[in-house]
Amino acid sequence: MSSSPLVSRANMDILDELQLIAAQNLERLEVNKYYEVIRELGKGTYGKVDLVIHRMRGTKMALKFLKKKTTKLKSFLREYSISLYMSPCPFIINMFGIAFETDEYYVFAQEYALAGDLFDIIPPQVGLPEAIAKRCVHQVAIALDYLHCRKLVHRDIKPENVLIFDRECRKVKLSDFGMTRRAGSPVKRVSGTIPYTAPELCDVSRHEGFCVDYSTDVWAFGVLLFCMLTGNFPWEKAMPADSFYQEFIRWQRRRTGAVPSQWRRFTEQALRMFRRLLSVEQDRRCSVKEVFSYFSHSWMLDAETDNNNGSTGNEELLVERMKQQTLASSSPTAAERGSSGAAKGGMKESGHHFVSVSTTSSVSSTNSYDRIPRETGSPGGRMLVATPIEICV
Ligand SMILES: Nc1ncnc2c1ncn2[C@@H]1O[C@H](COP(=O)(O)OP(=O)(O)OP(=O)(O)O)[C@@H](O)[C@H]1O
Repeated sequence: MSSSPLVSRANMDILDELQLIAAQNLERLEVNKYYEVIRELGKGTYGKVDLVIHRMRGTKMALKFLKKKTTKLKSFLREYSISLYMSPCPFIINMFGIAFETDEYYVFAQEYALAGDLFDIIPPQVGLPEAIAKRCVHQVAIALDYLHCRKLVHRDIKPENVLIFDRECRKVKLSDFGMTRRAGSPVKRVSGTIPYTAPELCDVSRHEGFCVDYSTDVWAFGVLLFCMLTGNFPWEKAMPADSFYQEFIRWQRRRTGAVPSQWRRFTEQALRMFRRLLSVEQDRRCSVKEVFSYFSHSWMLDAETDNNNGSTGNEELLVERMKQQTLASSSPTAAERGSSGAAKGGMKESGHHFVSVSTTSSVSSTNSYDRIPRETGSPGGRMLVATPIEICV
């Protein structure tokens, strides 16, 4: 991919333009007048997502409500504009081009993902069948590559942000662009650490600045793959104090030939893929599109030899065709990623946005992958619970 400044200028202009237009057209509406609220789909410190029916059109939609108390208009406009800008990708949640405000909330409308999110279908301590996981991973990888090709970094890759339309993952879409920033943008670390957080971010102390980089998405994507295939987190935090992580980096850095116990279920090819995605050294981490070259191999040692188990060749072909149609010719190489990540040319942004780091994930003492009921919080143990955190950007 060309790293010409003209490309990033073009991206910058259209996103800025979208935000300005959205700001100019932001109407004040009464939700009940135009929408019938069916039920709540998700909730957090950010606000909530409701399933609604458009009264005039009869269309089902998901309305995302962001509390004005904790969300600046600028943050809302950025999330809305980026979501809109990314929505042509078939593996990114679609938008209706509707944004408005009420007394209490900023609101925008998305297509409704009728089977919820990926977290709901990962069986704890078991994981998804390889064929289903691969099908899902394939679509998420295309979405992430689409984003990276447009010089944006998602920064919140996790199963809760992968929306699904059926439980076999024939159609999945990446969502939640609340944390998304341009690669190279200076940001400050104020958030907590979750299992998906890359080690270089775990090292950054609170309020310390760093540059947004594609490689942190690649790391989170690697952790997501592990979670999907095993139903466990690989570690609680990618920090040396975490024994699961410690064991992993000793193997990763070839200090030991012994594959850590929870990684022994993977084939050699899958381990090679994880080594590339989860390279501890940020500049040695591969680009997300490198996973495409691993799909023809088996990933699980005990899996059926037939990789298409649970899917059909036609579906794989369809994904392939969509990939060809939607992707730019290439995504950044490791070197390009390194240089753009280091570039200080990104727009300096101000403002803040409240998010919950992990509203629903938990890690038990065996790293098992459980869901805490959204409303009730954590009963204890090594649980990750909703943490309202001010992210300075
Ligand atoms: N379009 C949609 N269709 C169906 N469910 C949705 C949709 N959008 C969101 N949800 C549900 O609501 C949850 C929260 O949505 P979203 O991730 O956009 O909010 P958020 O505040 O940014 O969350 P977080 O802080 O955890 O990243 C999702 O995990 C999903 O379960």
